Amino acid sequence: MAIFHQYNPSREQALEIENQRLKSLLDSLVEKAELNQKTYGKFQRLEFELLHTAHLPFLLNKLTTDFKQQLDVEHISLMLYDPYDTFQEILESIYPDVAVSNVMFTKDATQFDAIYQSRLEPQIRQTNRFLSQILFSREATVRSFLTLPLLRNNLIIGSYHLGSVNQQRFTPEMSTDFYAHFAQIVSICLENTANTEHLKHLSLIDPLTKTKNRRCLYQSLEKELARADRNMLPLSCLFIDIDHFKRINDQYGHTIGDRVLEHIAQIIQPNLRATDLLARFGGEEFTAVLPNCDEHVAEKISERIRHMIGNQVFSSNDETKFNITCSIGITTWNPARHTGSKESLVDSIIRIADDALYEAKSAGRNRCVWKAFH
Ligand SMILES: Nc1nc2c(ncn2[C@@H]2O[C@H](COP(=O)(O)OP(=O)(O)OP(=O)(O)O)[C@@H](O)[C@H]2O)c(=O)[nH]1
Repeated sequence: MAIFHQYNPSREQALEIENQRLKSLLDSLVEKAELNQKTYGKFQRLEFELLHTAHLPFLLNKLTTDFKQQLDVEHISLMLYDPYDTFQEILESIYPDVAVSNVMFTKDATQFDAIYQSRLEPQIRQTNRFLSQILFSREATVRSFLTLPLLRNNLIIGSYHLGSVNQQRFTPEMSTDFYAHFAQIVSICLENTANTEHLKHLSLIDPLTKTKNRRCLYQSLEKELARADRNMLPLSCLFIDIDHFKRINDQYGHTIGDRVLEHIAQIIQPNLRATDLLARFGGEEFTAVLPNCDEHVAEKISERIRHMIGNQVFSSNDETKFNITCSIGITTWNPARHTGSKESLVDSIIRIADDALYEAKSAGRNRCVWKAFH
C-alpha cells in the first residue's frame, strides 16, 4: 500500500523557519568562532612578545604601556608584591636610566585582599570608583575595568589591571578565559625575568657594602671610557683606601670592621652623581668612576669625601668612639689630551689611580694625590 504525504503548507513554513533559525545560529557560532580565533591569535602574539622580552623594565613597560592598544584599553597598571625590594633593586642597580611607569610595588600582601577579597580570579568592575582610583591614577576616567591576579604556585605575586573609559568594554557577562590564561603567562614571564635579572644583579654587587663589585667596575669603566671618547669628555677615577684598617679589625673585631666598611660606602655614595659608579675594589679599598669630571672637580670631590670620612665618629661594641682616615689616589683621562693608543685603557687608568693612592700612603696617609695619566 502506497503512502502519500499530503502537502501541508504550515509544516513547510515551520521547517523553513526552523531552517532559518538554525542557519542564523550557525552563522553566529561561526562568527563567534572566528572572533575567538582572532582573539586567540591576538593573545598568542602578546604572549610571544612577553616571552621574548628579557629585560625587566622593558617587560614592565610593555605590559603597562605598549599593550594598551592591543588590549583595547586606555589605562593599564600593575601592582607587584616586592617584600624584599627585589624588583626595585634590579631596576635601580641594573637600569638606573630606564623609567618605568604605572607600576606599584608593595610589601603588604593584604593590599591584594582589598582588590580580590577571597576570590583570586579575574574580576570585572563597572562602578567601583574608589578601587579604580587606587589602581589607576586619580585623574584617570575609568568606567569599567578588569583586575587579573598574578599567581605562581598559588601565591599572589602581583595584580594586573586593565581600565577603559567605555562602560561596555568590560561587562559582567563577558568571558575572561583568555585574560586568565594571559595572566598566567604574565606571571611566568615576570617571575622568570625577575629571577634571571636578580642573579645578574647579585653577580655585580658586593654583598657587604651593596656597592658594585670589581667585575662590574671593569665592565662599566670600559663602557664609560668609550662614551667619554665619543663625547670628548674627561673621566676621573678615584681609589679610596681606609688607613690602617687592619688596626680596626685587630682592636674592635671583624664585625665592627665590616660595619665601618658599610658605613664608608654610605658616606661616599651621596658625594657622587647618579651617573658615577662606586665599587668595592677589594678589602678596604673602593673605586669611584666619575664620567664627565676633570681633575679639578675630581680633587674637590675627593677632598670632600676624605673630610667626611675623617669627621665621622664610629662606635665599637662597647661604645668606644673612634675615628678613621682615608687616602685617595686620583687620575683623569681626557680624550682631548690623551690621543695615544686606547688599548688596555681600563688597566692603565686603574694602575695610575692605584699608583696615586700608593703615593698618598707613602706621603703619610690621610691625603688625596692626583697623578697625571700617561
Ligand atoms: N672587617 C673586614 N676586614 C677586611 C675585609 N677585607 C679585608 N679586610 C681587612 O683589611 C685589612 C687591610 O690591611 P692592609 O692591607 O694591611 O692595610 P691597612 O691596615 O688598611 O693599612 P694601609 O692601607 O697601609 O693604611 C686586613 O686586615 C684585612 O683583613 C672585610 O671584608 N671585612
